[in-house]
Amino acid sequence: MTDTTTRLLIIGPPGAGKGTQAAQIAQRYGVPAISTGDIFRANIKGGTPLGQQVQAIIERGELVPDTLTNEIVADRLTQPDAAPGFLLDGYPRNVEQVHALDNMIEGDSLDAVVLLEVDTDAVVSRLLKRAELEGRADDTEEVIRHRQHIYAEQTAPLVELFSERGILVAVDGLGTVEEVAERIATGLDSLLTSKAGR
Ligand SMILES: Nc1ncnc2c1ncn2[C@@H]1O[C@H](COP(=O)(O)OP(=O)(O)O)[C@@H](O)[C@H]1O
Ligand SMILES: [Mg+2]
Repeated sequence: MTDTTTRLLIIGPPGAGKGTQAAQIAQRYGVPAISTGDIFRANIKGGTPLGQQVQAIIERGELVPDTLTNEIVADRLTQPDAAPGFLLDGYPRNVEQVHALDNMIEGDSLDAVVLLEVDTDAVVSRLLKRAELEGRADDTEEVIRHRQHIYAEQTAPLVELFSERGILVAVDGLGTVEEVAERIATGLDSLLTSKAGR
């Protein structure tokens, strides 16, 4: 039987607009958008044991330990709404997490990866604006710079790995939400169609 699931990931530096685009992609492909950052923030807000465990780490802009993050994702992916597939946002974020995801899933763990490319200086001002609107504790300039540093060191290397797997769709993240969404849809459709033909 052919695999009819759609497993997607959106990746890119902090402030690239992943969350905004994730919602649109998820709707288009009929899969849930799963954001580890959103899961952690909801737990912090709700004062759960997990929230208490990760709050200080997130406020410093550090990564939550892999074992904990992997467990959260593995659990989330067994929920019934993820049966047709998923769009991950914020996970995997390093090589260790890629291996963990590969082990969670039978067959190809990801069908396509959208890389949202933006200029990091441009996104700092975006994030500072968001901080005024949403008041995220990790959106101070110092923490933003630290998160970008971690992205460059730990997450950016994944791009080559996904490119080697032939599943990377690189998209210019500059423009209106609609313009970027259109580019993503075009790129994803063509990759997924060419894969389906194989
Ligand atoms: N996969 C992950 N591994 C470890 N920590 C994570 C992961 N996803 C989110 N976090 C924690 O949550 C914070 C916010 O994540 P996220 O909302 O994805 O940020 P952004 O979208 O701004 O890049 C991260 O800085 C990190 O502390
Ligand atoms: Mg986000």
